[in-house]
Amino acid sequence: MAVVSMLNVKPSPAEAAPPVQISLRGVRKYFGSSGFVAVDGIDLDIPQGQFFVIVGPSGCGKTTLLRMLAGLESLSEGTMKLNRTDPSRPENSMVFQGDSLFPWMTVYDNAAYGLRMRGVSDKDVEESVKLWLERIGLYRFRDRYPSQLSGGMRQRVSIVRAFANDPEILLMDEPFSALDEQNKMLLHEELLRIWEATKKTVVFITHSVDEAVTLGDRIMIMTANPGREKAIIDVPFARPRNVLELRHDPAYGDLVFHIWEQLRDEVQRARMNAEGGK
Ligand SMILES: Nc1ncnc2c1ncn2[C@@H]1O[C@H](COP(=O)(O)OP(=O)(O)OP(=O)(O)O)[C@@H](O)[C@H]1O
Repeated sequence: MAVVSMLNVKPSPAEAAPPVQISLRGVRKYFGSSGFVAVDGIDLDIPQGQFFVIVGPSGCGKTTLLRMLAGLESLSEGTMKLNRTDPSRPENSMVFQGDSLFPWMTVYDNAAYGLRMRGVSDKDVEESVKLWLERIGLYRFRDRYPSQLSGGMRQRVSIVRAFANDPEILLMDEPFSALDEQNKMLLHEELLRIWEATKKTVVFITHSVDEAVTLGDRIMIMTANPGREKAIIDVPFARPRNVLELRHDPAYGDLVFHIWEQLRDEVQRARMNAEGGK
């Protein structure tokens, strides 16, 4: 399929049915007394159940945007609406880059943490944590401590913790960036598999165009600072996805190339900003 026709794929009205879960209008973020603009006027609707990926150069405001979605950072301007479908569930859970597990807790206790914090009964905690640890192949490691696990296993526990908490929205900030290529690929497969089982709304940040195309339904490319929307791209590949087969598809390479072409200018601009000062 030619890249141009591929990128112009429009969802049919039936496919466009899911309600909007996250709606941003004119979202801006300034920092400090100088009013440094980190995020500049983002308008965005993310439907319920969509795997939405944000790619952009270093310092373009990706994490700031995610932190605003998580309620960890206020908006300087604009509006953000998160449409809840089930107020009994947590609004969001975050998975961060690198280690975010409690080192003094076992795998099981780390995975159970969110559920226990919101007062879920021991029986339901046990049921959920067991299910999720089994799904990701870590149940037999439930009594180990993070220091007794590899980096890839620790990230899998972080993912289990987020899914077990059953949030409406999953916010993921470069969760695999510290991992080697082989582990990354396995984690992509595992994340796709467990995401398919829940179809949660995900906002996922990455520097990697490959990762964005492998995982995402829709990708927002951001400009170098100040962070604005440069393009939004629909990823046309069917689900469930097989990571290896997908990467063999020539259309995959075409799409990666198309996105990288747009991103390259921004990465260069970010580099010039960093080298020359702003
Ligand atoms: N609390 C803060 N105070 C001042 N400036 C900040 C603060 N948080 C972020 N910034 C600045 O805002 C800009 C965007 O930062 P942010 O971390 O959101 O970028 P990013 O795209 O996630 O970067 P990276 O990809 O390198 O993680 C950067 O220039 C950063 O230095």
